[in-house]
Amino acid sequence: MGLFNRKKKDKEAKDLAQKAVQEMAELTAAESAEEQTAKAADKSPEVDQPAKYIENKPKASEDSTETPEPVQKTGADSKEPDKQAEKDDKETQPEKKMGFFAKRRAQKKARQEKAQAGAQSQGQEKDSPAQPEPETPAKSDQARQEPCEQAKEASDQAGPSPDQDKPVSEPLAEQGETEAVREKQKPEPKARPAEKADPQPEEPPSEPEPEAEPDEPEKAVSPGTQEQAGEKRQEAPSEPGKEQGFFSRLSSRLGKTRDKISGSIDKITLGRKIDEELLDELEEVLITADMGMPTTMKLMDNLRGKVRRSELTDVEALKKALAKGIEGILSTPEPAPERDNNPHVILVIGVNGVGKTTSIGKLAHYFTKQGKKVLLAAGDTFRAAAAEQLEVWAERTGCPIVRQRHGADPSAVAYDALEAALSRERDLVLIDTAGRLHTKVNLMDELRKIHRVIQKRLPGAPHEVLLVLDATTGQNALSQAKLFNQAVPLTGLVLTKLDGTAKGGIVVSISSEMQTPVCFVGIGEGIDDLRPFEPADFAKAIF
Ligand SMILES: Nc1nc2c(ncn2[C@@H]2O[C@H](COP(=O)(O)OP(=O)(O)OP(=O)(O)O)[C@@H](O)[C@H]2O)c(=O)[nH]1
Repeated sequence: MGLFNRKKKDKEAKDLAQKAVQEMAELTAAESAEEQTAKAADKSPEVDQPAKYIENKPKASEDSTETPEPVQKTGADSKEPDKQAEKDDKETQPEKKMGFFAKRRAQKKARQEKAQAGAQSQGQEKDSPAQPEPETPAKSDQARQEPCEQAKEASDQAGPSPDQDKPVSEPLAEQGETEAVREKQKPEPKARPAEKADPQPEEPPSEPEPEAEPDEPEKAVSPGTQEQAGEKRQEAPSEPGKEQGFFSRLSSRLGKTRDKISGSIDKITLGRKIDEELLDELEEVLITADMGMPTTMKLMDNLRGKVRRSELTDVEALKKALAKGIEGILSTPEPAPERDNNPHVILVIGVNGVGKTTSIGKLAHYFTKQGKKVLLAAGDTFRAAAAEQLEVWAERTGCPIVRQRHGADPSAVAYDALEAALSRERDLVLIDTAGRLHTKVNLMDELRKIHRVIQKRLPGAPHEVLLVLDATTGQNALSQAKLFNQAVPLTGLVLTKLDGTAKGGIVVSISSEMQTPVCFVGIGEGIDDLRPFEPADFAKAIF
C-alpha cells in the first residue's frame, strides 16, 4: 500500500512538471505570435481610397492653337445653393460651386467605409452569425476600366477622326441649328411617341461635319435673366414649404413601391410572432420588391442574427430593424469639399427610352434655378425627333442648345458644344446621347469615342458621366449599370420613373451593389419631378 502511494505521488509530481513545461512553451509561442502581429500591423499601409475630386479647369489653349481661347470665368463665386434643395445646407457652410456630384461620390465612399468598419466590428462578436457583409462594390475603379482598356488603347492610337481633331471655327451650328433661348415659360414638352424601339445604326457616322454658324452674341440670354441668376446666387434661401411639398410628392409617387414593401410586410406580419417561416416570407417580399438577392441576404442575415440574439422579440421591432437596415444602406454621411470646372461637362447616357432627354431638360431647369449658365448639346443625332425634343426643353428652360443635322457624328456635336461653352463662358454643359443597348459592342464603342473626343477637347472632361436607368426595369437596371460602367467610367446614376413602379427597391439594390452613387431620382414627367436623391427621405417614403 505504501509503495502504491509513493508511486502515485511520483506520477503526480511528474505530471505536474510536464504540465508546467507545456504551459511555458505555449506562453512563449503566444507571445511571439503577438509580437509578429503587432509588427505586421505597424508595417501595413492604411487602406484609404482618396476621394475623387474634380480637377481644376484646364486651359483650352493647351488643346489647339487654332481653337479659340476659352474665356476665363470671373464668376467663380457664382455658386448659390438651390432654394429648394438646400434645406440641410442652410445651417451649414454654403455649397461649393458644382459640389453636387463630388458630394455624392464622397458620400458613397464614406458610406462604404462605414459599412466596412461596421462589418469588421460585428465580425468580432462571437455570437453574431448575421453580421452584415461589408459593401463590396460591383467593380473597383481599376476593374471598371479594365474591360475597355484594349478598345481604349486601340482608339487612342487611332485618335479621333481627322474631322473631330479639326478645330471648329465657329462653335454653334448654322441654319436650322438652333441656339434656342427663351425666358418665358413654355408648356411642358409632350411625352415622346414610342420611338424607343428604333434600331440603332450599327456604324455611327464617322464623318462629323460641324457646321459653322456666325458666332452670335449671347443674345438669347437676356441681361435680365443673367441678373436674376446673379441675384439668386446671393440669396440662397431654402424654402422649407416647397421642400416639404417635394417630400409629400415623393412619398405619394412612391406609393406602389411602398405598397409592395411596407404594405406586404404589414400583411404577412399581422398578428404573428417571429419565427423562421415569417423570416422566409419577409425574404420573399424583399426579393419581389427588386431589392436583389445579395442585398436581401445582407438585410435578412442581419435580422436573423438579431432574432437569434433575442434582440428582436416582436414583429414591430422586426419591421423597425428592417427599415433601419435599409436606411443604413442608403444613408448619407457628411459631404466633402471639391473644386470646380469651367465648364462642368456632364455626359448623359443610357439605353433607349429610359428618360435621358427628359432628365436633361429637368437637370437644365434644376441647375438654371441655381444660377448656373447651362448649355445643352443634342448628341442624339440618331433618333429623328430627339434634337427637336431637346430644343423644346431648351426653350422651356431658357438654355442655349448646340445641335447638328440628323445623322451627324455625336462626337462632333459634343466637340462643338464644348467650343461654344468655352467661348460663351457657360458653367455647365449637358450632353445628350442616343439610346443604346448596353450589349451592343459597336454602340458602346461609339460611346467611348464620344468620351474620348470630349476628353481631348477639354482634358478632365467629361466631369460627370450620368447613367440614366428606368426604375421600372427592376434588376435589369443593375446589369445595365454594370455593363455601361465597363464602357465608360460612370460617376453617377439617375433613376427615373419611380412614380409608376412597384420596383423602387432597385434603388436599395443599386446603392448596395454599385460603387456609383444614385444622384437624382425622377418621380414624374413634370419639369420639377427630378430631384437630388435624398436617402433618408427615400427610406421614409417607402416605409
Ligand atoms: N412617369 C415618368 N415618366 C418619365 C420620367 N422620366 C422620363 N419619363 C418619360 O419617359 C419617356 C421617354 O423619355 P425620353 O427622355 O424621351 O427618353 P430617352 O432616354 O431620351 O429616349 P431615347 O432618346 O429614345 O433613348 C418620355 O415619355 C418621358 O416623359 C419619370 O421620372 N417618370
